[in-house]
Amino acid sequence: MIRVKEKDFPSFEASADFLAGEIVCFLSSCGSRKTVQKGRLMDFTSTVIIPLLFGSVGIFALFRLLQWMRMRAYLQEAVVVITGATSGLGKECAKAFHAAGCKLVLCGRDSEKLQDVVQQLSTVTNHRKKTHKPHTVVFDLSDTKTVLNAAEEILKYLGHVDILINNAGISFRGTIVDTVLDVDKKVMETNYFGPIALTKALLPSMIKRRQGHIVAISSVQGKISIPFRSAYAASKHATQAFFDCLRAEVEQYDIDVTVISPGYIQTNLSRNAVTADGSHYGVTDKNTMEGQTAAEVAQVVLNAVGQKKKEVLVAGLKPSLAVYLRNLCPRLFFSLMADRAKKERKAKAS
Ligand SMILES: NC(=O)C1=CN([C@@H]2O[C@H](COP(=O)(O)OP(=O)(O)OC[C@H]3O[C@@H](n4cnc5c(N)ncnc54)[C@H](OP(=O)(O)O)[C@@H]3O)[C@@H](O)[C@H]2O)C=CC1
Ligand SMILES: CCCCCCCCCCCCCCCC(=O)OCC(=O)COP(=O)(O)O
Repeated sequence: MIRVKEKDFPSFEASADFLAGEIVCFLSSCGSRKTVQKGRLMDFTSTVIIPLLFGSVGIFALFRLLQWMRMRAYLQEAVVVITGATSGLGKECAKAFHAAGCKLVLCGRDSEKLQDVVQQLSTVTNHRKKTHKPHTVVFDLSDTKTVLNAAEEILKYLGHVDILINNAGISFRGTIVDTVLDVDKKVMETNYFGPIALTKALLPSMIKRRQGHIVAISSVQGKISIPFRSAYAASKHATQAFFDCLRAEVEQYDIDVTVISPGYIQTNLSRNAVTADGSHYGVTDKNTMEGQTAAEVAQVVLNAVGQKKKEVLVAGLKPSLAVYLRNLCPRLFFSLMADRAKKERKAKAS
């Protein structure tokens, strides 16, 4: 029989003391390990992370500065043709590119309105930049012959074009069933055939110089189609397609192509829109009034050109989401557009 003596077992107090000692020992070793780790982390932060962070910010700032300087150099003295320069986005582009030191050729249908813009630009003084008095060329984009003559005139007087901004355009309001074909043609002539005729007329000289930049002011409606805008949306989809093809074809000649797709802008576009029978709509829509300012969008155009961007969508959340929805979930998009058509019809009827 094995006899267990009482002293073989430590007393409760002794065990507790021992345990407490072990815990203190463990905690203090943990504490000192933590202190060491903390020290190492601080060393790592001060010797690696902070210099890396400052270095990256510095490199980024330098990169942006170089980009900005390159953009300024690119725009200074550049010959820039802007169509639709009498109003809205075109007029604001004229102000932005004039301030950047470009030699402008302002185009429009109305000579007096063009002279007004020239007059307004002449009152802008920029002490840090040499600015130039713009030239003006009067022609109607829906008349191909006048477009070709205008291109000839521009090349004759200025020798070459560095940047062509195809901005002019008209919009449309109406149901497809009621719209006479001449109205569809008028919108296509102004928004599509006119700009591509001008582009084609100036392109050979750009190819010869292996230098040039062509900008198309399209629209969100070049990517999505909304009810009662058939002719307009079709003309902008055609614009998007044409200039995407052009971009691919002229890259080998170092010619850049930028497509800008704005959402609503506070301009006269809605007021000047044509309707199903060809008459003027004459109303500034709520969406237009609540849009971006033309000056804001003109700055986006200037930066996009300066940075030689290939395309820019400049729109609010809803139109931007609508573009993604159209591509990712077309059935839902189509059903939303059908609802929109019903609602608009109802609102018009009441
Ligand atoms: N406003 C908006 O919500 C949006 C506009 N856009 C696009 O922006 C561009 C500029 O339009 P915006 O400034 O808004 O509208 P505006 O109506 O204010 O300006 C249109 C310009 O186009 C010119 N134009 C119209 N028809 C012709 C023609 N047949 N030949 C020559 N020039 C012509 C007008 O000149 P004239 O003085 O002779 O009439 C005017 O200078 C358009 O391409 C438009 O589709 C894109 C998205 C949204
Ligand atoms: C998951 C949530 C998705 C939410 C998507 C909602 C879709 C709502 C539809 C929005 C339609 C936006 C249309 C924008 C049109 C536009 O910006 O056009 C610009 C123009 O060219 C204006 O010309 P207009 O003559 O039409 O004034």
